[in-house]
Parts: sequence; structure tokens; C-alpha cells
Amino acid sequence: MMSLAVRLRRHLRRLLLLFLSGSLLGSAYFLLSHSYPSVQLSQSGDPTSAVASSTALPPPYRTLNTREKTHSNTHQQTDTHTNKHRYPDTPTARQADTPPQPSPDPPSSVEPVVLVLVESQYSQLGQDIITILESARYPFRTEIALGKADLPPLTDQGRGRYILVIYESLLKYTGNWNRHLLHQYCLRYRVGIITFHRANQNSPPLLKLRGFPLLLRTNQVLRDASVTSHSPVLHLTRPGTDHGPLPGDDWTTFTSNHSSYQALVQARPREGGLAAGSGDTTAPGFSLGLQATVVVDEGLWDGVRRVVFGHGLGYWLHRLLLVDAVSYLTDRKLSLGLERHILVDIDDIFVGKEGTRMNTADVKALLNTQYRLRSQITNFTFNLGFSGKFYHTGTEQEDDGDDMLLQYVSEFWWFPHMYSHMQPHLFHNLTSLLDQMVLNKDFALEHGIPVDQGYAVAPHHSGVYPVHVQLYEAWKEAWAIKVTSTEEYPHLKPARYRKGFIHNDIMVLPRQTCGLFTHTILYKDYPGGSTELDHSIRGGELFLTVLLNPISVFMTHLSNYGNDRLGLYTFVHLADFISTWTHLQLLTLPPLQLAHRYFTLFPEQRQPLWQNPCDDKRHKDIWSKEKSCGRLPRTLVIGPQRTGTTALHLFLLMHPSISGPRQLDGLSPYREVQFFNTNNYHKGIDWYMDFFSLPSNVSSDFLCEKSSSYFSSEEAPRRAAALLPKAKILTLLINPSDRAYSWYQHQRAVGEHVALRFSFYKVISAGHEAAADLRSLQNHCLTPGLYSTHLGRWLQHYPANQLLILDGQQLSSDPAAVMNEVQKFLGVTPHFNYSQALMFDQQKGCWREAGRTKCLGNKERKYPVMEPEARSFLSRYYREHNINLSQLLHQLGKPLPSWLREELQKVR
Ligand SMILES: Nc1ncnc2c1ncn2[C@@H]1O[C@H](COP(=O)(O)OS(=O)(=O)O)[C@@H](OP(=O)(O)O)[C@H]1O
Repeated sequence: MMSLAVRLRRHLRRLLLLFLSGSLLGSAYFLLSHSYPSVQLSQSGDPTSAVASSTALPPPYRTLNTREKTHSNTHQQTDTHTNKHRYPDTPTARQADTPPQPSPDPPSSVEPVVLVLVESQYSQLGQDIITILESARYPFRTEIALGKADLPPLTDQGRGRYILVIYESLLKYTGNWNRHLLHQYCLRYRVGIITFHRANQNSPPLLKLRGFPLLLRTNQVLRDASVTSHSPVLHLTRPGTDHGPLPGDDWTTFTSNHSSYQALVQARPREGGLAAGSGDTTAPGFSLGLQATVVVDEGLWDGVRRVVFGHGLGYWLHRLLLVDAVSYLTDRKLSLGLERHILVDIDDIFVGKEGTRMNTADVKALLNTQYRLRSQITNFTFNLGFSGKFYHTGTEQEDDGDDMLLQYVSEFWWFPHMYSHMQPHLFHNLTSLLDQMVLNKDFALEHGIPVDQGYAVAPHHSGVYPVHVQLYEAWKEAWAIKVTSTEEYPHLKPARYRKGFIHNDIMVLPRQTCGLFTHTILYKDYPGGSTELDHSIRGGELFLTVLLNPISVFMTHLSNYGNDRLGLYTFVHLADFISTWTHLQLLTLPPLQLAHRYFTLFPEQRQPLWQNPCDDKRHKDIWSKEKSCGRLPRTLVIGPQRTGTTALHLFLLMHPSISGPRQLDGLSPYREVQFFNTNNYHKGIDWYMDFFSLPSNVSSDFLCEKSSSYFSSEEAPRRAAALLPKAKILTLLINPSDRAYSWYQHQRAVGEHVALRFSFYKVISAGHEAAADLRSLQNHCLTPGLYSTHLGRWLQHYPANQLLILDGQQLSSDPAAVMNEVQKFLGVTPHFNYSQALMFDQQKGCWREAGRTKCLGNKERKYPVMEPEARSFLSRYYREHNINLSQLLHQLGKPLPSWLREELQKVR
């Protein structure tokens, strides 16, 4: 028998559907019938996708109560009260009796993207929100909440664009005249809202939000924040009380008489800080004498779930709760889970000046702490990195400490450093690197140190990133290394952007900072004062690092474990704080297992993205002096294929200041390096640079590389822009139909069977069911011609002024004019006179260097003209793309080539 609860739920669902369809239709009708020019509906006609920016918009669609009507005329966003009798509003009958419910079965069609509506680009709170989202790797989009009626489009063809909305300003949110559209969206897609109220000196002491059963008291001075137990928001957070004053004297607290609102955090007024009206805290969900600083609206009021903070994210507990609020309001879709892996490396074992090393008491403390930490961090084991050369080079007590470490060798994990702690990038010669490693390995074998852990670290990150290929080779050969770690990829800062990658089968894990460095040995001398370290542990940077990273590898040094034993202090207190305040399950895994886990969690990080080592001073400092960024090209000819790119490249190379790749590995001028678009990329930048000789003058001479399939490659623009952000990009366009035909004819000329078997028309018009080889040829014929798509991708990564689009037809008829344009664009000197240097060979039908006989570029092929049937098929096929291309060229302020004008005329 159907239970009452089930029947009630169904009834509510039906009511919700009725409400939704009614209000959505009503809104759509209203917006459409008033046809405000600034309100655009998406193709789906969904009113929640409206972009509303007009200041003349009507008040919200839903029935207003009397007070709201009065205020809506003046567009006043909040009511300021001192009169207790007017607080709080009684909900209208409809709201009280049948509150709309969020969809119980959320539609799957919502993008997992958070919409963040910030006050301005630079607002502190906005940046704090973004920092947390970025650190947690949650996709988000930021919009500036400008006008009172602004709302970005929320849907795209029936699909919800956002899984959660974070409004930096509660007043901007509640004061938005289109918030009913936002709420409809939230109801339909079960989307929640997080918002903050930051009071300032001008804030009235009491604020009643229009349309919400919520009263705000501002500028409160509070202490002893306690997280209430049993809140549905709590996931990572453990309830408890943070004793002591809350930072600042501008806290906002909330009271509500509606059961939808529950206190999540409550605090006591500090003496002298009690605000008027505090006696109202008898309302449901609020405790007597305590002020609610964070409240949860469970959606019983108007169907929308919210979490409202009465301060920014400067307070550590709010940062933790924000992570939980995101998880709660997205039904755990944006959630980091409870497991956190921590690996603590202790580097420089045996290295270090006398007086900064561990004695036997320190080693005992290390062992004891390791056992103690195992009760909070499963399997916790310190990972010791050693340089054998410095064994027994401390004081007598420190040498005893060395021996004690070796006595307990099996209690720890071990990894090799360089024998003499040398930086690997200084060794250009693989053999000398290997010699150093073998010395350390011999030391390890002699002292019973395990040599099979597969993990190694290089001093000062040297050679790990930027990659020193010799280091990777030597590691593999000497130690069979499979894992390393660095803080340098892609850059040291900001730390939250650090990633891993895999190169030459060695997994590189990102390393996090714990605030301890070789020189940090005394608590009292901690940079910025010892409280800095405590802040970092107690909810600050170090705590957040563990909170927001499923895997944290920390690097500490021997010197942090002698003297004050700051390393032990740090991790013991960190583990205590985490156990007190969170449900996180901490564990340690050996590096190899950890690395496998990391790349299972983040498979997209496996492939590296190489940057230019000279663009980061730290990278340059740990890059071999024998390598030079001068050996990276400054110009790329990207294609597409069959548009005259070989001729263009050879014309460029005629210029006295321009040179191309050396003819390595039998690379003829007609062969291409194809670095950015193929697996060659994984050979690393050393491989790429080996193609180029250092130009005589790095600043005025140009290295140029041409690979004509870069143009349509998905990967090439992103990779090229990461390594060569300042490069000038040259592309040649001809009619895409002719390009397709030229490719087909080229395939026939080189004896490609499928091209010989099928007519051009058969190739281009082949259906999905066609054989794979035919489809592949079709793809090569057609896809590069989707010019606007490919150009759009390059323009996502390069500014328009670094891209020159040339007319291939003109390169054929008047190359000197084109080359003059190119010279100007590149800023290359001296001016080279191509009119004199180039001659057209009538007999061969090609351009050649004056005085020489060889054709420059692929010779014009003699092949039959394209069948009219194929031409009109292709004109139709490319029609949309050609229109898009013309719009793109128009936006870029570039003239339309004649072939494009002709194609556009056909459209008409
Ligand atoms: N100066 C000049 N300007 C413009 N076009 C020229 C020039 N010289 C040769 N060609 C024609 O370019 C076609 C070959 O293009 P690519 O060199 O880009 O081919 S490839 O991608 O490197 O295979 C090839 O086209 P088809 O004639 O269709 O085969 C050549 O004729």
C-alpha cells in the first residue's frame, strides 16, 4: 500500500510541476509580450536563459504582497527596520501552504559549473571564493554582478548551465529585480545559492530582506563560533566550538521565524558588542543567547536551498564550511570525498651544516612521532632522501644520529638524492650524472638502505622541470625511478595551479608547500612570526592544502627535525587540527602507489604542457646553460595543407635573417618537424630545439618552423602558445573546395589506393557507412577547410595581432606583395626585395630564385578541373563555415580574399 508520505510527495511534485509550468510560461509570456529589447531569450525560449540588462524591466512576475509592491515602485532592495512589529513578514498564504519544492529528481542536464557573481574583478571576497573553487578544481564561471537586473543566460538549449550559484553580495542577490527568474531556474534544475553579507560602517544595524523571512543584524562583535551538529550541510566539517574572539567587528547575524532557516554556525556576542534586538533569537532553529553567523535555508520557504554567511572568507571556518556548502547544495556532485593522502619527505638526510642536523634524541623523537601520527594518518611513514657523500660529517652527536637512522633503516621509506647533492641540470653529460647516482646507490647498498622504492627527488627541483632529459635517462638506468615530485610545474606560484605530468615513463607528482624550508629551524624565528606557522596549521594555508588536495606531497628537510623539531611540531598539530575539525581520513601511501592513485584521479594531467623555460626566472635558473631559448622558433607557418605552405616557407628562408629547422634525421625541406600535433611533443622541448641552430643574433634573427597540419590540430594551438607565447603565426587560405581537391590529387599522385579507387565526388560525398579508409580520406579532404573553426581555436590561444592570414591565391600570383606583408608583420630586417629575388618559370609553372633552376614549393600539378557536381557539393558543404569566416575576418579587420567573396555570392 502506498504510504502517506509517498502520496504526499507525489502530490507536492504535481503541485510543483503546475507551479513551474505556470510561472515559466507566465514569465516567458510577460517577457515576450513586453518585448524589451535588452531581454534575449535563448533558442529554447526558456525564460531562465534571459539576459536582462535593461534598467526599465518590470518588477518580478510573481504576486507581490502589499509591502513589496510599495517598495518595488522605488526599486528599494532592502527594508531598513528599527520597528520590531514589522519584522518578520508573514509569508503569503501561497508561500506558507504550498511552498514550491526543489526538483526531487534533478535533471541530469546541468553542467557541473559554478556561477560566481562577484562585486568586481578585484573584490577580496570574490577572489577568496575563486581561490577555493580553483584549489578544489571545481569548474566555475565568474560574472560581475553589475546592474540591478543583470542575470547571465542560465540555460543553453534546455540544459542548465550552472549547478550552483554563488553571489558574493547578499544584497545584490536579493535586490536583483530578476531574482524570480533565477529562482525558477534554481527550482527547475535543483540549484542552490550561496551568498554572503559583509557589513560596513554604513550598514544599518537591522536589515529586513524583502521577500525573505530573514532579519540581519550587522556589525556585531562576536566570540566562540560553534558549528551546530546535525546540519545537513556538514560533510567534511565536524561540529565543535572555536573558542576565542572572531576576527573583526563587522559580523552579520541572522534570525528567522521560518523553519526553513537553521543556524549552521552560532557565536556569542562579545562584551559590549551586543546589538539591539538580540532577544529575537528564540525563533525556531536558533539558540537562545547565541547569534547565527551562518544559516542554511533548506528550501522549505520558496523551494530554493541556500547557505548564507554573515562574514567573508577571512575566517578559516567559513572556508571549510564553504567547501561543505558547495557539496551540500550540489548534492555532493562537487565534492572532494573524505580521503586525503599525505606523504612527508625529509630531504637532505646526512646533508647539512654541523649544528643543524639530527642527534640521537631527535631520531628517537622522529620515530616516536611517526608511531603517534599513525593513529591519525593510516600507515604514516616518513620518506627520507639521502646524499651518501655527507654521511658522518656532523658533530659527534650528529654522527651518532646518522647511525641511529641507519639502525632503524627499515622503519622509514628512503629515496635517493644526488650523492653530492649536486644539481643535475649542471651535468650535460649523461655519464657523469650516472656516476653520481651509482655512488649513492653503492652507499645505499653498503648501509642496507632499500634501493627499490622507485622514487627520487632532485636538489632544487633541478632537471625535473624544466625537463633535463639526461636526468630522466640516468634515473631510469641507475635506479629504475618511476616517480618524482616538484613544485615547479607549471610554475611555483600560485600553488593551487600545480599539477603533475608523465615524461619518459616517470610520473612527476606536484609537491605542496608546508611552510618549512632548509633555513626554518627555530619556532621563534619563523618568517613573519611563529603565529604565522600556527595560523597556517590552524585553518590557514597548510590546512587548506590538505583540505583541497586529495594527495599532498610535502617536502621538509633534515634541519627541520633537529633543534626545535619544527617538522614534528607542524605535522602533529596539523593532524590534531584536522582530526578535531574534520571527518577527513588521512593516509600515507608509498610514492609509487601514490603516483598511480594521483594519475587515476587526474588522468588529464598525464600529458605535459611544456612552457618556455625563459619565461620563468626560477625555471631558467635550473635549466642547463647549454640550452638556449634562442633555439625556439619565433615564427610558425601552420598550414593548412595544400595551400602553398611549402612555397611560403621557402620564400621565408630566402630572407637573410630567417632560418628554419636543420635537416636532421634526413629531414628534407619538404618534410616537417610536426612537434605540436603529434607524439613528437612527448619527446620534450630538447628534441624540438635540436632542429634549430642558435641564430647569430637571437634578438633580430628569426627561426621559423612550418608544419602544415598544425592548422587543424586540436592540440597544437594550446601547446604552441604555452611554449611560444610570443610567436608570430602565419596561415594561408585558399578556397577550401580547391584545397580539398588538391589534397585528393596529391594522394593520387603519391599512389594512395583509396584515392585511385574512388572519384573525388565519391570521396567527399561518402556516407557514414563507408569504409574506414574512404572516410579517412574524406576527413583529410574536408576537415582542414573548416577555416573559421580552426582559426577560432588558434585565436583562443594567441592574440589576433600575432596571427597573419594570407591569401594563397595571391601568393601564387604575386608572391613579392605577400612577402612584403609578411616582412612587415614579422618586423624582420633588412628589407628583402622579393620582386628581384623571385622569378616565375613559365615552363615549369612555378616560382624560383633568380639565377637558380629549382622550383620553390610544390610544383603546380596538372590535373583535370573539378567536376561541377563536386564543386557545388563543396560550396554547399562549406557555406556556413565560409559565412563564419567572413564574419571572423570582418571582426579582425581583414579584407576578404576574392575566392571568399565569390563563394559568398553563391550563397545569395
Ligand atoms: N607560390 C605558390 N603560392 C601558392 N601556392 C603554391 C605556390 N607554389 C606552389 N603552390 C601550390 O601549393 C600546393 C601545395 O601546397 P603545400 O605546399 O601547402 O602542400 S603541403 O601541405 O606541404 O603538402 C600545390 O597545389 P596543387 O597544384 O593543387 O598541387 C602547389 O601548386
